[in-house]
Amino acid sequence: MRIHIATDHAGLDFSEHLQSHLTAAGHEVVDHGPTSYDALDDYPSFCINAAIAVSRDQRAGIETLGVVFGGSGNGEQIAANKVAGIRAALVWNLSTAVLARQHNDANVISIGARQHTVEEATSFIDAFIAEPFTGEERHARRIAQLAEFEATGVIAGKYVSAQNDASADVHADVDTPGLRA
Ligand SMILES: O=C[C@H](O)[C@H](O)[C@H](O)COP(=O)(O)O
Repeated sequence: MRIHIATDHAGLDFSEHLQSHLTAAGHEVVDHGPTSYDALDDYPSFCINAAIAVSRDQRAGIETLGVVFGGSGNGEQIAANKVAGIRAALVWNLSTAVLARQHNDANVISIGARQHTVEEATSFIDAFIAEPFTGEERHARRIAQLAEFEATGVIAGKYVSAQNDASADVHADVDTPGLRA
């Protein structure tokens, strides 16, 4: 599998370990940076580039996943989720790693490198990569709703506040119905 990875200064040591680990396991690793330590670097562009590559590869039918990590994993998850088609999950134990794939078909895992030992974080990523999406209808339905909202700003048959309509004034009355048939 092709694995796109990205981090910031907080995860650079773990990145070197992870790249060796995943390559030894037979994966094709694509590193989106950073390439050297800079305590003042910024995670958004690295993680967004990894997420764009995952989204592009998936659209091309290439088997791929993304791994982003920093001090907490929070900002890295937020950055990855800005990219269309990306479902990035913040994982903090084996259960959330497995559920991110089973229920959410997450295509990016985010990890807080400062929150875990190297062995723990590596085991979460291995579990995430190994786990398939169940494909169960209820999970597929919910994922489709997220994709629909991402593409259109609405979810057919569901109430979505007009505040979330990209064409609406952000100060619109929250009671304004956003339901569309
Ligand atoms: O959510 C963001 C990540 O955890 C960053 O890795 C973290 O904020 C970096 O913190 P600092 O700049 O204090 O090393």
